[in-house]
Order: sequence, then C-alpha cells, then structure tokens
Amino acid sequence: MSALITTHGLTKRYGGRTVVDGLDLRVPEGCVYGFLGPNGAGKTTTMKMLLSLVRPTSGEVRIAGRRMDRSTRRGLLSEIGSLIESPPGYGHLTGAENMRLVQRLLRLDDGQVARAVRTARLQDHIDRPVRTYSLGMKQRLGIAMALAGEPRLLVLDEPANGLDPAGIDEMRRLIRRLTGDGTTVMVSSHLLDEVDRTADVLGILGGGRMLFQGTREELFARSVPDVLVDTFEPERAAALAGAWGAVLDAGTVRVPGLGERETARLVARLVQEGVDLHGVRRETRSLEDVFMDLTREEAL
Ligand SMILES: Nc1ncnc2c1ncn2[C@@H]1O[C@H](COP(=O)(O)OP(=O)(O)OP(=O)(O)O)[C@@H](O)[C@H]1O
Repeated sequence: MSALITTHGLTKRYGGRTVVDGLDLRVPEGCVYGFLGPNGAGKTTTMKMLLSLVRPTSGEVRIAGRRMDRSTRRGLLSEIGSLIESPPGYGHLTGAENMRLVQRLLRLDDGQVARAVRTARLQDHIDRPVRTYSLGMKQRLGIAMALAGEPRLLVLDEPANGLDPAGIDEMRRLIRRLTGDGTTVMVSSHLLDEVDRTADVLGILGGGRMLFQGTREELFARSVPDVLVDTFEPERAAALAGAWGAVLDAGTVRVPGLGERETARLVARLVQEGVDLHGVRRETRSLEDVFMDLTREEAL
C-alpha cells in the first residue's frame, strides 16, 4: 500500500521542551490509522503540524508524496478534512445552516452536502439548533463538515472523547463506513480500546516519540508473555531462576521476556535441581496490557 502521509524527523520544540521528537510517520492510503498515546504524548501537536496549523521546528511532512511547504500547502490541504479539539459549528444555527456555510465556503453542490449528512447519520437532527445536540451529534456534525468536500484524508483528533459507549461504537462504525468509500482516516485516542477494533495500523506515541508503528499483530508479536512456573517450592525455584530474571509473585515464579529456548533451559535446570514442578504456562496478555507496558516504560 502506498503511503498517503509520511513524515521524516518531524520535531516540535516549545522553548527548551521537545514535545514531538523526530517522528517518522507512515500512514498507508485507504487505511484507518490509530494514533495512540497517553495525554500529553504529542498527538494533537503532530496532527496540527500535518495540517499546517503548527509550524514544525524541523523535519518534513509529505502528503501523497508531495512535500508540504508554502507553495504546496493550499493544494494539499484541500485534500484533507479535519476535526481538531472541540467540535466546530455555531450553536445558534441548525445543523443544516452550519452545513450550508461549509457548502458556500468550499463551493459544494447539494448532493455532496446531503451525502456527508447521511454518512454521519445526522439527517434526522439536521433542522435542530446545534446547541440542542448531544456531544456525539456535535462530533458527528464536525465530521460531516470535514467530509463534505470529499477529502482523500480525514484527520480526527480524539473524536470519541467524552462519548458514552454507544456513542463510541457509533463513531467506530462511522469511521469504518468512511474507509469503505476509500477515504484514509487518521484518528487519535488516548484509549487503545477505542480504536483497536477500527484501526488497520497503529502508531503509538509516548513522550513525543514513536514507540511503535505497525499492525495489531505486529504489536502483539513484540511482546513475549511472562512465563509462570507453578511449584511446591517457589522460593527455591525463584532463587534458581534468578539468573533468568525471575521474581516471586503470589506464590508463583514469574519470568518476564523469556523466549522458547530459554524457557526450555530454565525448565531443564529446575528439573535437574529436583524442584517439584506442577505447571509451566504463559500468561495471556491483552493488547491493552501490551500498550500499557509500552507507554508506562516511556513514562518512567
Ligand atoms: N502552544 C504550546 N506551547 C507550549 N507547550 C505546548 C503547546 N501546545 C502543546 N504543548 C505541550 O506539548 C505537549 C504535547 O501536547 P499535545 O496536546 O500535543 O498532546 P496530546 O498527546 O494531544 O495530549 P492530549 O490527549 O492531552 O490532548 C504537552 O506537554 C503540552 O503541554
């Protein structure tokens, strides 16, 4: 898949503080890219740099292979729809009136506006003032506004923030519908679960740096689950397994980061020493655990 967004060494410093640090992003065309990281990791700043709302301190942004600079910015931005921070839209106007403003600004036809409203499932609420909308409806109006110009790329910053589980689910389905039409969507969140079932590719940011970029399967493969050894002699077993980094955990010997060969060696050693083993297993880990480990390491 060719990349729709690439960045090379993208960096932002505020005063002496580096908040985005040498980012090499690669967002394949036609995918949902889940941009993850704890609060303050630098997601919004990165997205603002992609949209030319914040000027990078160094590094470059390329959209569809073209470098973003003063001469290309206008053309490239016309292919991007975005929803950054709070949802747009005037509260005293109806959804339809807000959409008409976008229509005039971007010189769109009625069909384009109607399609965007339908995709965002707002047709039943479109004649109500936006101030009477729920947060989920406001977010969906923001997406309809961003979508109306039929951009190739949508950049959504925390669109599920503050939504209830039903709203989050609706947002996931909306994002999926968009990629069905060929739109590439980059969506940020501080919660893995929000994007896990939607994203084809994950980028995990921590402290301004890319901690991981790839598919869910690749993320899983990076993490070796802990080996747990059940024995009637946990203290002795833990001491013998100390060389492998074992710790005693509620009567079980826990050995992190152990590959298959090393696990075989450890078991052989324990048996050789006459330790009574009655179980050796690997701890099942959720993607959430893997994500938390990655971002926790960064926070330390
Ligand atoms: N204009 C600014 N001046 C100084 N520091 C800033 C500015 N904008 C952002 N920062 C700092 O940059 C860091 C990254 O912020 P950013 O909003 O990009 O993170 P984020 O990952 O989007 O977090 P959140 O999920 O909380 O929005 C934070 O420490 C923030 O305080």
